[in-house]
Amino acid sequence: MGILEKIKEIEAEMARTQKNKATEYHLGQLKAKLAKLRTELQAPPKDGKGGGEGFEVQKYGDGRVALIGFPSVGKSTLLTALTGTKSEAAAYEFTTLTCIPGVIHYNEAKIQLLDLPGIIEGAAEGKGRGRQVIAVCKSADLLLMVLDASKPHGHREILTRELESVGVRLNRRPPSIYFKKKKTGGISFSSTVPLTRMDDKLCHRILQEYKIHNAEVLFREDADMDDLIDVIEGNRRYTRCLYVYNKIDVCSIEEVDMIARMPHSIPCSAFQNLNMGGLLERMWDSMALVRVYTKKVGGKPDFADPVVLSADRGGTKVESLCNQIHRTLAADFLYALVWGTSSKHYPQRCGLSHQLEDEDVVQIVKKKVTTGGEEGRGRFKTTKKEPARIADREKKAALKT
Ligand SMILES: Nc1nc2c(ncn2[C@@H]2O[C@H](COP(=O)(O)OP(=O)(O)OP(=O)(O)O)[C@@H](O)[C@H]2O)c(=O)[nH]1
Ligand SMILES: [K+]
Ligand SMILES: [Mg+2]
Repeated sequence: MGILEKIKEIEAEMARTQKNKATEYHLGQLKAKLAKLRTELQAPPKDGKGGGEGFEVQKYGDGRVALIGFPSVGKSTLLTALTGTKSEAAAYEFTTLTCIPGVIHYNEAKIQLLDLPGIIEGAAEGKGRGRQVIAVCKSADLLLMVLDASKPHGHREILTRELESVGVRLNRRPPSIYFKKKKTGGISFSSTVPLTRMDDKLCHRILQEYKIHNAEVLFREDADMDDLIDVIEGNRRYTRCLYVYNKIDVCSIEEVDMIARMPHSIPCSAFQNLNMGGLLERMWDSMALVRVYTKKVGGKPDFADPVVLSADRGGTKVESLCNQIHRTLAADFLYALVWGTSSKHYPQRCGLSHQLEDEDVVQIVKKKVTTGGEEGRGRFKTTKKEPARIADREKKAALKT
């Protein structure tokens, strides 16, 4: 029996099984079996080919956003509207056959936007170009799920299920469960909060399915068996997603109003250029990028060319900033002077672990290098402390923009 048949069989058994306290343990075991098979299904094909022909697009810019949706919802029209890069759009389905990259310039940052072929129900199992599309989605920092506002809203659930089945979790945080495999000692199961959907026996049953006999499991929230399986599998991708309801030009004002009130949802029309600004603003907020303006001693902050940090990619600490500028900068780091919302006073002298915030101005002071020669090159110089007078000027400059 192939993996797909096995999956179908387990799904059928789960559908037959009544959900109650008595069947809970069996259900847990079935869910674990299903999760294992799905992971197996996603393993790269053994023939050595990645199967991602034309889909490997080089990462570019400060973040990556992917357009996912059914055929002909307007993904390509949207790419063209937002980036100016032309992606073929037409009234027939599957116009787009590969991954087309474009770049959005917004708030001095560069965001890569990827247009993708339409996907259909069953994409996760390899229908159409589903697998390649999903692989690209997994590499994105933000998904824009494009939906046709004039069509039934059930499409959103179908696509969410497809993504769920390949381990993509939309707008969710990883479960707060500590899990560590051990060599001996059996299974230790505990929790810091009362649990309503998990108990010792269910946890054992699921771990048994994974042939894990020694482990420490600590629930820090009232999580359920799906959460535990996600933590054991360890390959889940937690991605932010915005639901972009396109083609509102053919909807009633009441429908548009309803969409605008739903969480993570934006009504727009790529074709009529309606609410493109609103969409960009929401994208920007969702990505939570942190722009840091660096400045040299006595110089003005470089407001035109921020270093863009992301909590999802590399973090937003002073250390992340150093790493992004140069790989050896953190090692030469003495302290940083920070002006902005993250600092208590202007400037605040900070260490590598200080969390930066959007639009902070930072000056990095390096350790004195005694060997000489390379000093004073690049973005920063080795110096004495900044006089308060200059600091004050910079504070004003930093707050103005
Ligand atoms: N009325 C209306 N039509 C739109 C809008 N956006 C796109 N369209 C039309 O919808 C059709 C499909 O647009 P595409 O951009 O090709 O859609 P797609 O999602 O890229 O389609 P595939 O690549 O085939 O999956 C085209 O005829 C577009 O002109 C919109 O906002 N309003
Ligand atoms: K199309
Ligand atoms: Mg297209």
